[in-house]
Amino acid sequence: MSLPLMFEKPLGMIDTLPALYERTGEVRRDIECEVKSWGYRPIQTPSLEYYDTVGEASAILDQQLFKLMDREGQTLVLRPDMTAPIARVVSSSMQDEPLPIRLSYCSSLFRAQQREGGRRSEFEQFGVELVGDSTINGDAEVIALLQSSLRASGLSNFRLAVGHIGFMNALFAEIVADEAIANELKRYLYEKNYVGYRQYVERLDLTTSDKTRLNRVHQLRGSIEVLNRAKEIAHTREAHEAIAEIEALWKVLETIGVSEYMQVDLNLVMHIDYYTGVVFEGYGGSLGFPLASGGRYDELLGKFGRPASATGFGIRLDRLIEAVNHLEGERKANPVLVLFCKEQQQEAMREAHRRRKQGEAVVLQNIAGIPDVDAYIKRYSEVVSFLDTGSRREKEDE
Ligand SMILES: N[C@@H](Cc1c[nH]c[nH+]1)C(=O)O
Repeated sequence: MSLPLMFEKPLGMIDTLPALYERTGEVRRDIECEVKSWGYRPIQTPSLEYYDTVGEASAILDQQLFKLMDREGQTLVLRPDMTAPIARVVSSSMQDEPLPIRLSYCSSLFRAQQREGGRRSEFEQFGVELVGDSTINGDAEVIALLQSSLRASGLSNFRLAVGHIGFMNALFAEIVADEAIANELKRYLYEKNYVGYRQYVERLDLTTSDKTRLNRVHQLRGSIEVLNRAKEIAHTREAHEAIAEIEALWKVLETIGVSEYMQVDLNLVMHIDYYTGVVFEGYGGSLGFPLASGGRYDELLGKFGRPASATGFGIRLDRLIEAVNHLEGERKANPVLVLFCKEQQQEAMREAHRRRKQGEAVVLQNIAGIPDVDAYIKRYSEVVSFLDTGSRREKEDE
């Protein structure tokens, strides 16, 4: 049944009803608290940015941008990402702060969807950026922080996959040496369309052994041992440097005790193309798509005039909540209902106040304002009534 026009919303826009809104707030606060304890300071930036600066730097497909025009005729975009706005701030208002700088955010992002299919065009992302630390400990820190943030949100069943943009780039440059073809191969990997990838490889004008090497990238997923296979497939210095970085990262993750949730995935290709090094994705529960992703982007800050290495992650709160709820069901009890008639308003207010002070959520409602009492009270965990009419009380007092 199609809805009348007045109830329709633009593609990918959704309403958040009270239960989900409340749950999102709880998860957001749990993660905020965790991230703050690691020394990350929260920051907010505007929803609108210039297309020519932040819009471009966000490195997202042009057709995914929501564009509009300001009064001077400048093209603006609704921010599709927070990493580029933060690079702008670190290079301008915070330019005198010494590096490394640790920042966090929780913001709505906007990415236009081309077709129906339940994909959101606006979603809330919680993220961190560690700017100015080029060491492998920087990569390890954000991965460890992603893990502890997911755990703080109540998600216990998750896995993180780590790859390296430099490895795939080096492998494709070595074998196909054609940027358009390399981009097409990356697109298949990004979409996780492995059948399409194989069919595309089959059609390429390459030797059988090179086709086999391209197809073997699917074997580069699993425990740290897959790095040995990767060394056999790719032969250039760049590829081997990328592998060495993952090995070094793994050692640090083992030392700090967070490697148990990790997996290597050298097929990882991101849809944002500012990444330059270690990249990762987080999966949780039975969700078929990543709920978090991030990685190193050492060239982005330079575009804003303050060259610096950087790494960070973003968690999609909507997906995280889906994963947590799947696993743990509804946690939160409904509020208590304190019902009153006008003669007992005072007593009811006192009871509501007392319970609220103890941390309970209480709805205080005059029974005369409810059209269907039986239907209404079903939503509450407990109903406390103050419905003695004055006449009855007078009788009792006699
Ligand atoms: N901005 C990235 C996540 C990220 C933060 N820092 C690095 N990467 C995204 O929206 O997917």
